[in-house]
Amino acid sequence: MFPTRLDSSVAYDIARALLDGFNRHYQLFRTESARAKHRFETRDWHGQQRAQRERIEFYGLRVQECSRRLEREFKAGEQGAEVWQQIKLHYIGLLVNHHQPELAETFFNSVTTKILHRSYFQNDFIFVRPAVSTEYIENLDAPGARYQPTYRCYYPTLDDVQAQLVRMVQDFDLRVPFEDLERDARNVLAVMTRQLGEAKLLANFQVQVLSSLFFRNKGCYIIGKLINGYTEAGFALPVLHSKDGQLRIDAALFGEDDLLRLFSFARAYFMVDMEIPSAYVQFLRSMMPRKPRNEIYNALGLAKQGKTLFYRDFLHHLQHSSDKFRIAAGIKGMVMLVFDLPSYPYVFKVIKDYFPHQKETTREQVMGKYQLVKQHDRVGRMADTLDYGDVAFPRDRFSDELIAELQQFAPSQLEISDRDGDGRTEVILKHVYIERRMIPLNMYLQEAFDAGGADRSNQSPAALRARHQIERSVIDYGYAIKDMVAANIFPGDMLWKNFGITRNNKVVFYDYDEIEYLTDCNFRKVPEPRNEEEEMSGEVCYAVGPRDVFPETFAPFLLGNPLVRDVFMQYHANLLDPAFWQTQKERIAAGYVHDVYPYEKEKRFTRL
Ligand SMILES: Nc1ncnc2c1ncn2[C@@H]1O[C@H](COP(=O)(O)OP(=O)(O)OP(=O)(O)O)[C@@H](O)[C@H]1O
Repeated sequence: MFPTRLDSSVAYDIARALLDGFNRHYQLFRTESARAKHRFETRDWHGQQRAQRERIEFYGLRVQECSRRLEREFKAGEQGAEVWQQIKLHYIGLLVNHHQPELAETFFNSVTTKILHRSYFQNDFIFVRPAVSTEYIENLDAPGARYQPTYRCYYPTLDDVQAQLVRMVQDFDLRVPFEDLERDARNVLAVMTRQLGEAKLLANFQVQVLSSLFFRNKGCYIIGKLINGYTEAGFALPVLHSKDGQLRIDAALFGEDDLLRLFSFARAYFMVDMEIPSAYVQFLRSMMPRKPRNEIYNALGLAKQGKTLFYRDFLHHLQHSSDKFRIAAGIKGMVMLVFDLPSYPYVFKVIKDYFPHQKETTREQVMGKYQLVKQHDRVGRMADTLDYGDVAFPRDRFSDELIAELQQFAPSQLEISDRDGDGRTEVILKHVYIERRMIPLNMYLQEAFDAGGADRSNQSPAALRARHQIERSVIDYGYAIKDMVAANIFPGDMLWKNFGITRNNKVVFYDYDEIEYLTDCNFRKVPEPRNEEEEMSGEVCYAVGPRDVFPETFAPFLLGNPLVRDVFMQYHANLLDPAFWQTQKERIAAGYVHDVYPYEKEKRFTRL
């Protein structure tokens, strides 16, 4: 019921306290993100990684802090529905000129759902969809603050593009000198000229760049777009430290594919100092129109907003589709029960209630591994997951086979009821991970085998294409493992079925229950059999510690197919050598922070 009068004496104070709670959160989040520049300038790589990890926890801490304050000062949980209606209206009023209204609404939802009982809050008190617009917010009115537009514009002419590029980079005021900025600008210009092709420079020719730099690991990125007539091309310029401690632009990445790779769900979140995050999202979305907004918020470190938007998109999709959830294609997991909705590009994973004996793990340990991946640098090789508690799906959208599977393997996670009393039965899952759907690598390879790809005598175009598919994915599979290794991750279970192929044909890992830090593993050679009996037995006749890994034993599980074996051995034979793993482990233990290039090595200027 809409209140016609705001007559509660406490409602405004509660709304104000809620907004204070959010403002404090965003200020801390922003300060931590802004410090990334200094960490980059001073090459504090460990600090950067620590900050990336710790920032993820900020949100939950602030929600807890704020809900405690509301309980303590206002007994918020005991306030009636009419008061909560008024709190929400006051809150909306307070957001009218706010610069992060969408995030503040999400914060409101997080705090109120914590305070109020689920059946009580229902949809009346939370923001099911945004109430305050994020369009055209400008940073004009911060008293005393330096006006910082979301993006800056440069208008080069035919004669001064290079000079304008130099000025554009200098405007970021990085406190470390460039090795040779003129040279870098020339390199960028060469790529830009190729990008423009034969096109004439038109009246509106301009370069727009986001005012804040994007930081992640050892890299810093200038993000912008080139506009000429009706054509727009997004670009990213990675800036790195060179060996002698000066800066250089390492590449010029143009076009949606390169940007999608940079902003991939399989990478850590960026640190960006943003006053108006929705304007950043809008700008980035114009460069990558196919990327869902939730993933852009995630990439900017605003994961809770990403989660909210994902859920809204998902509910919208459910309203506008009619297909049924089903058990996901591929080999079923021993730990995870995985299902999907064919029309929707994500999978849903539920931890099973019990595991076969070879999986010596628990629900808590599995959740711990997923959390580890969330906080770790995912180096483009590990899919990000969103986890949700108490998710309700319409029962009539589930296949009976899937319901039977859930009842058999995850009964503790399942409730089938009409919880909200609206006459519709729901499937309510206590805890679900959601991640991007990929093609499981075993299926991808099988498809290529079926097309004759592994038969070298078959020269038909279809077989040649399939052969290329096999070669490319086996090579990238090895590089995926090596990238994870460089980031201190031992995947544990390296079978093909635990990797997927993305839209960009990249191999990405998604099975985290056996993941370990490389530095915690012990890489060993298989001991020689001590006598003939041991040699003939085919059994493991040596003591194996819990963290012992024998890389030589990977081959029989992976390399049954002769073509796969040949390609793998040509590129990645060292993955079967304990010395390779041991050396990597020692490097990491000695404090080395690996370089991650979220773009093809061929694009690097140093290779030109
Ligand atoms: N992101 C994804 N995209 C597509 N299919 C997926 C995805 N994640 C999982 N699957 C499918 O579900 C299966 C089981 O998933 P997953 O490997 O995560 O479970 P698990 O129980 O940990 O497996 P294992 O038994 O190897 O430990 C995979 O083999 C694959 O077929």
